[in-house]
Amino acid sequence: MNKINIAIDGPAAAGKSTIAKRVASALDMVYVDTGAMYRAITLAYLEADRPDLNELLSGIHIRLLAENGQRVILNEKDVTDRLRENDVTENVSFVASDPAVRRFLVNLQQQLTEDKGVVMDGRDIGTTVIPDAELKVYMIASVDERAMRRQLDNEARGIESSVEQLKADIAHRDHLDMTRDISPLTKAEDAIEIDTTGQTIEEVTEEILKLAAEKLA
Ligand SMILES: Nc1ncnc2c1ncn2[C@@H]1O[C@H](COP(=O)(O)OP(=O)(O)O)[C@@H](O)[C@H]1O
Ligand SMILES: Nc1ccn([C@@H]2O[C@H](COP(=O)(O)OP(=O)(O)O)[C@@H](O)[C@H]2O)c(=O)n1
Repeated sequence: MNKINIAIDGPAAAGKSTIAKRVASALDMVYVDTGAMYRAITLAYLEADRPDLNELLSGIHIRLLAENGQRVILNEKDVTDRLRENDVTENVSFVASDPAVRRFLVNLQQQLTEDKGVVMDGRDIGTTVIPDAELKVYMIASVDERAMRRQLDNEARGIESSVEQLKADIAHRDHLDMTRDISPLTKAEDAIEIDTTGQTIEEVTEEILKLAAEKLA
């Protein structure tokens, strides 16, 4: 098989985007971070002072650029860095639980995967967006390690946080994502679970590249 799709799902800060980006680059595939798309709609929602989500969607145009991983263009403005700030993170699970928002983005995401050659990460990629993906990974890590990693991310980005607060926020967001009505975060039956706790980025990347090589053979 010369072209495959790879779906990577899992809870917050498990390492999905970091690994997906590296795998895509090593295999010359397209990397798509779907969390950033839900964050973009959340930013538009906050900037418009929490309007009706259905109405908001009719005025939203999202474009992804494959530059430095992925840049997100929301209505012709590059909002990539803004999407990681606390107000967006605090509201994204609410916005992502809305049926119209999910329909809108799943449709966009499925268009991106039609020609294969995509590494896509999120919460419902293996279960809903690409149920026929050739390789599905469900990535996890302990909540302590995830909070510590996110704290380092935030420090590098100049975003204020504390490890204790992050631990509580991450656990709360996971709970919302796992218990929502429409395509909740769950491991697809045919997904391979990888626990990245205590592993290096290189080790996890290698493991997935090996699994991909088997599918590409
Ligand atoms: N083994 C590992 N796998 C993936 N990421 C790791 C690993 N060890 C440390 N990290 C760090 O953890 C963070 C994971 O964040 P990210 O990739 O955004 O996760 P997610 O996309 O699951 O929210 C990054 O800062 C990354 O450098
Ligand atoms: N496929 C996806 C991706 C993200 N999301 C939502 O978007 C939020 C942000 O995703 P993200 O991947 O950017 O989050 P982090 O793990 O990077 O903090 C998640 O907490 C989910 O609520 C989703 O519902 N479905």
